[in-house]
Order: sequence, then C-alpha cells, then structure tokens
Amino acid sequence: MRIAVIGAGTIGSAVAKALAEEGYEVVATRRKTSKVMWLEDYGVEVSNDNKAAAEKADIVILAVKPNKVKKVLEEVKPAVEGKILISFAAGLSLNFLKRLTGAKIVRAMSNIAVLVKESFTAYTTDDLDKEEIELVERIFGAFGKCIRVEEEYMDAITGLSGSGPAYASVFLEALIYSGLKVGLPRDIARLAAAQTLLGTAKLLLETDFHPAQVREMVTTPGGTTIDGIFELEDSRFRTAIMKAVEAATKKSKILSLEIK
Ligand SMILES: NC(=O)C1=CN([C@@H]2O[C@H](COP(=O)(O)OP(=O)(O)OC[C@H]3O[C@@H](n4cnc5c(N)ncnc54)[C@H](O)[C@@H]3O)[C@@H](O)[C@H]2O)C=CC1
Ligand SMILES: O=C(O)[C@@H]1CCC=N1
Repeated sequence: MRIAVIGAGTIGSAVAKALAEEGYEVVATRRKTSKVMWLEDYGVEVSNDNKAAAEKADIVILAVKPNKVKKVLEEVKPAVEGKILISFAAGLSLNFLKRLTGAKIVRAMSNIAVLVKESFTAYTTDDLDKEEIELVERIFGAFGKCIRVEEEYMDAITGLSGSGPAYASVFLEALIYSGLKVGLPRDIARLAAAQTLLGTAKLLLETDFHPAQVREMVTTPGGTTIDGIFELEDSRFRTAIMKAVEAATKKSKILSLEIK
C-alpha cells in the first residue's frame, strides 16, 4: 500500500510520519523539500513532484491549505482518477472536491495529536465500498481514534476537535501561568497542568461520568475548588469556549466561498 501525502506541512508531515511508522510506503511532497528531509529518517520518501507522487500511489492524502487545493488537484487530476483521495482541507465539501476530480473522495478532519497517535479524526464519504471504508479506517487508526459522520457535522468537528488542541493549549498555558503566579516552579506547573488535563479526559473516555459529575466530585463544600469555580463563572469561561467553537465552525462554513 503506497500513500502519497501532498503538502508536508504541519499536519501533512505528522500524517506521513505516523503512516510510515505503521509500515505504509509513504511519499510526502512539498514545494521546498529541505524543511522536511527529517521525514526520511522515518522511511518517508520526500519529493516536490505532486504528479509523480500521485501517479505511483494507491491512495492520495491532501494536506495543503484550502486555497491551494484547486491548483494541486488540477495538477494531479489524471493521476488520482478512480483512486481514494482523502482531503484534510478545512471547509471543503465533498461536492466542491468532486467537481475538481474523478477520485473517490473522503473528506476528513484530524488534529495535531496525530503526532502522538491520539488524534480524533472524523470523516465523511459517499463513494467508498465496505472494503475501502475498512482501508481508510486502518489509515486513520494510525493517527488515533476515528469515526464516520454525516457531512453536515464536518464544519462543527473542524471548529471543535480540529482546532481543539489550540484551545486546550491556551487553557494549558493559562494553567501553567497560574502555577507560576501561585509559586510553582515551571517544570512542576507544566507537568501538573498537562497530567491534570490528560487525567480528566481519560475519566470521561473510560467511565460514564458527565463532566458535571466530575466537577461535583472535585468540589468539596466549603473547600478550595468552589472558590476557583466562582471565578471561572464570573469570567464567563464556558461562554468564551462556546463562542470560540462557534466562530471556528462559522469560518469553516465560509472558507470555500473565499476560494476563487
Ligand atoms: N494544522 C492542523 O492542526 C490541521 C490542519 N488541517 C488542514 O490541513 C491543511 C494544511 O494545514 P497546515 O498543515 O496547518 O498548513 P501548513 O501551511 O503547515 O502546510 C501546508 C503545506 O503545503 C505545502 N504546499 C503548498 N502548496 C503546495 C503544492 N502546490 N504542492 C505541495 N505542497 C504544497 C506548503 O509548503 C506547506 O508545507 C489545511 O487544509 C488545514 O485545514 C486539518 C486538521 C488539523
Ligand atoms: O486552523 C485551521 O484552519 C486548521 C483546520 C483545523 C485546525 N487547523
């Protein structure tokens, strides 16, 4: 199974590395290859020839920015005809992609946790048979967890879990900063913040607890947590998160309109 990853930038190089580590034969392309030669250490072939990479591949993954997709697809159109083409481009619909190519299209949204195989990938397609779905899910399995969804959810997924590591990082940065404010050394603040977020996420994934139940378990009456929760509520923390996800979802919905 040979996979071409077109656009070895932030997400493309993470994807190429994860697939090579899983034993796939991978070629990754980028206009300026010097920045990603490190991928060769993981067995990834690095190239600047999209057409040749797509021709030799069984499956093509598109990881260029949405405004570059049209140009790249014009270049590789004959090479991807009838093949599975997985697009990670935010905001570009199955129909938008189908108008540009005769490939079997999978619209997917992963996130940067591909780097540690803990990504959440949601995908949608109406072109693939059962075996092809299994194949695509094995590929996404190399990145972390995956689910198939109706296309109507893809913009919301983009706003929530595609961008999510950025929101979580803002929260983590704030926690680490708070640690410094209350007198913790940097390394202890960093570990305390990251492990606390990881542990809470695991509690949700491995039990049936609702986040509100976890919050209640932690909040001892008259104790310390309630004073912290009071400040979060006063700062409209939850509203800020909801507004962030809503704004990113809206942007995903209009991204394709911005492409000429
Ligand atoms: N960064 C992230 O966490 C995620 C990004 N995405 C999607 O992945 C895509 C890429 O995003 P990033 O990796 O953040 O951007 P990026 O800018 O880091 O990567 C894009 C890469 O494509 C390369 N490129 C541009 N034109 C090219 C061409 N004609 N041929 C070959 N390579 C070309 C660029 O040099 C760059 O390295 C976007 O469509 C984005 O919506 C999806 C999920 C998460
Ligand atoms: O910011 C972006 O457009 C991409 C899509 C999801 C995460 N990063």
